[in-house]
Amino acid sequence: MSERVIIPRNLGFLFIDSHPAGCARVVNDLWSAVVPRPRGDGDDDAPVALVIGSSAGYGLAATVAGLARAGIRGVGVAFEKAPTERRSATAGWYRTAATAELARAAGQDMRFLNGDAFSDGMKEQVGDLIEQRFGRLDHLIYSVAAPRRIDPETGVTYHSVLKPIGATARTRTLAFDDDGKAEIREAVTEPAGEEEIVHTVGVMGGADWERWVTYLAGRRLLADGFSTAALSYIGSPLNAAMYRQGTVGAAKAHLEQTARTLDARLREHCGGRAVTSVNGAAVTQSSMAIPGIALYTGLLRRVLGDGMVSPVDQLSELWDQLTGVRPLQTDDEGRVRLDTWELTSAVQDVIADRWDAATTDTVSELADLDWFRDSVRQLYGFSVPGVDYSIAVETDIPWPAD
Ligand SMILES: NC(=O)c1ccc[n+]([C@@H]2O[C@H](COP(=O)([O-])OP(=O)(O)OC[C@H]3O[C@@H](n4cnc5c(N)ncnc54)[C@H](O)[C@@H]3O)[C@@H](O)[C@H]2O)c1
Repeated sequence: MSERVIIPRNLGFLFIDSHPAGCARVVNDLWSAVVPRPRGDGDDDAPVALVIGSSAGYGLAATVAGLARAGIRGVGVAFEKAPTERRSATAGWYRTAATAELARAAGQDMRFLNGDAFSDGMKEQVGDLIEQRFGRLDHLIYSVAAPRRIDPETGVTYHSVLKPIGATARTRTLAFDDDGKAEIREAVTEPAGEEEIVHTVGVMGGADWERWVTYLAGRRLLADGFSTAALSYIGSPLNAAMYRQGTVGAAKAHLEQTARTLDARLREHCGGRAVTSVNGAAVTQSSMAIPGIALYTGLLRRVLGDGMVSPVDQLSELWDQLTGVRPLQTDDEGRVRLDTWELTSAVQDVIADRWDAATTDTVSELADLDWFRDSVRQLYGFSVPGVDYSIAVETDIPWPAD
């Protein structure tokens, strides 16, 4: 037992500890926000899904929306740290425990594995679990965001970088001083070298997704009509230099190319499909590392308010398309577009004006900083409405077992 009051301590957007009760509440709230699909008589055979990156951001939204709306069972994979004597577990650990609890209460057989999805060992473990417990796989959602990947084939470690390609990028960024006051700064990022581009594609491109699908197909675990989606982002001209035109954009282009290759193979193999799902900007642990995204999302929220489509709502739509409630709708490049609400010219024109106009003095009017601050803190389970932070809580919560 290890009960204590948890005080939020942070370095910029990174928090040292996370709050178990706050993280659990976040997951409960996500689940409640999903509109369940009415189930008919023929729904006994629940779809079997694998979500890779299931503990945070879009992968968590995929897992919760999958459970609460599409009625999935299956496996979630994430890479999280256990609690220690001195530190809480990572937030994704607690969110996974809460997700497992909700799935259990709803009578859905959802297993969670903690470890490196890039390794062949994890692929074997998941393959065994699917084979023994579920017999087949209907859907795979790939939502990993990671700083490095060891290629199991070659042993090479790839490190991803967030850099522009071809020219130095200057971007406006949002930071908070020690008193929590917002400041607008400028970040200057030198362009990536060739090797850095190759490395970033090695981590965030489609190689591992393809390896998963190839491995599971090789074990004959893919059901007829199997479908898979990997998450992607296009974004706005305002963040293009650091994102879509940068190293991560090169990785996303590779991911989208991989989708086209996999799609052709799966159609042949099992009448299946592979797509990328392009989603809107969201405050997540990974997106906060991208220079300029904090300011961009704060402006987006002020302009759209509740019109900003939440990750669970986007993923509910994706599940509807993957499970055939609605036909799979792709753009000319084979991508499911769940980001259209972000990219209308009406929204982008206002954000562009505000982006240029924002100064340290005006940013709190132009951007929704309260929402932004709360969203960042909620990634770690803090500032969640309804949670009493003065109460000591158990931090030593086990990873969900069978
Ligand atoms: N955040 C956004 O604004 C946004 C928008 C559109 C698309 N996306 C895409 O969504 C995907 C997920 O990003 P996110 O922002 O939700 O990230 P996130 O940081 O919130 O979540 C990353 C997930 O990956 C898992 N993970 C990391 N390394 C792993 C490993 N080696 N093995 C197993 N699991 C691992 C983590 O445990 C976590 O569950 C990415 O492809 C990203 O480009 C994000």
